[in-house]
Amino acid sequence: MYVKDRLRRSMMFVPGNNPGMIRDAHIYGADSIMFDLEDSVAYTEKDTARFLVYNALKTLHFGSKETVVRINDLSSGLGIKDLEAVVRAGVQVVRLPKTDSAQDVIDCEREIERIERESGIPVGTTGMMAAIESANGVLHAAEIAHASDRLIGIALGAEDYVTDLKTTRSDGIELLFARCMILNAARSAGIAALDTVYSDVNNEEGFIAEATLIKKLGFDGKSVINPRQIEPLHHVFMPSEKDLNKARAIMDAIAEANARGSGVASLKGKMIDKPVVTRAKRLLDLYEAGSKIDEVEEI
Ligand SMILES: CC(C)(COP(=O)(O)OP(=O)(O)OC[C@H]1O[C@@H](n2cnc3c(N)ncnc32)[C@H](O)[C@@H]1OP(=O)(O)O)[C@@H](O)C(=O)NCCC(=O)NCCSC(=O)C[C@@](O)(CC(=O)O)C(=O)O
Ligand SMILES: [Mg+2]
Repeated sequence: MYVKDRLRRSMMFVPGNNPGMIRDAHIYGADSIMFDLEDSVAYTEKDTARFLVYNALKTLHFGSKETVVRINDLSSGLGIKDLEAVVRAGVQVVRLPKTDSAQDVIDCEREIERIERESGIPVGTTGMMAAIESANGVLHAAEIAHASDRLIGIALGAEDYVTDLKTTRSDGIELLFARCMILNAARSAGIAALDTVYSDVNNEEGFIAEATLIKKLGFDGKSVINPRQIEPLHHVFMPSEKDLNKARAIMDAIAEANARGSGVASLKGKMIDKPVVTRAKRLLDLYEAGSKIDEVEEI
């Protein structure tokens, strides 16, 4: 069963036709493991990958990790076979690639529901996420985000997106519009906003700069393609001691004000009202959730 709202700082792509990577994927500490049946798998390897991922889901134990499978799109002729395998194997979340419209999500959900019924799995067990990877998809981001109750989030697929825009990836300016559209669409639907991969795994500085930018924009997390990207990403998402202390002081100040019958407090001359408290609480909640998971990883 999927969880709608959980920590998804890092979602690691794992090529579905690589048994070694599949076997070890859960040990690196990513919040979600995203087995790939789509673009990291050559056409001749598609059946092998589906078979391996099916067996991995059935037989391996992933602990607290979320399991996600990126299927091939339904129009490819492979997507339905992928769904048949991974829904029956009990994947938590299906990632639909190259989502251009709400109809793509609705079509995928219909197939998931059929498979759940046919295999005796309670309807609604399988979650979905939609990756937006084209100009058309970005323009339909809000409809996509609202297309199904099963959606846990929407994500950007930047490599395909910049190709569609007839540009290349540079300092991130080329992705700003798509990121803002996706973020706003996700928030309007109350679901997660998830950023794309950073392809140069040896450029840690560039990766951290991108992770810092997407966190500032408001994203919940990011796809990664290599275990070396997980720790720096979690570090970016970890609030500083200063931010934590400030959030705690805000919570104390508002509790004191509430006790006096006031909804507004003052902290070092700054007004503390509802939105400030909501942000402070979110920061503390995310810190707690992240610390719990990372602590378990370290044991
Ligand atoms: C990048 C590289 C070749 C580097 O190789 P390297 O050899 O330099 O790796 P090393 O660091 O030396 O590996 C050290 C140890 O980690 C193990 N290890 C490495 N990676 C692992 C991993 N992912 N999972 C588990 N294990 C892993 C490895 O097996 C080794 O284990 P061991 O031998 O035991 O020591 C490799 O990582 C890799 O193949 N990554 C996955 C690529 C992938 O999935 N692409 C598709 C998704 S993107 C896309 O489709 C675009 C998109 O759609 C995206 C969107 O939608 O956002 C869009 O449009 O933008
Ligand atoms: Mg792609």
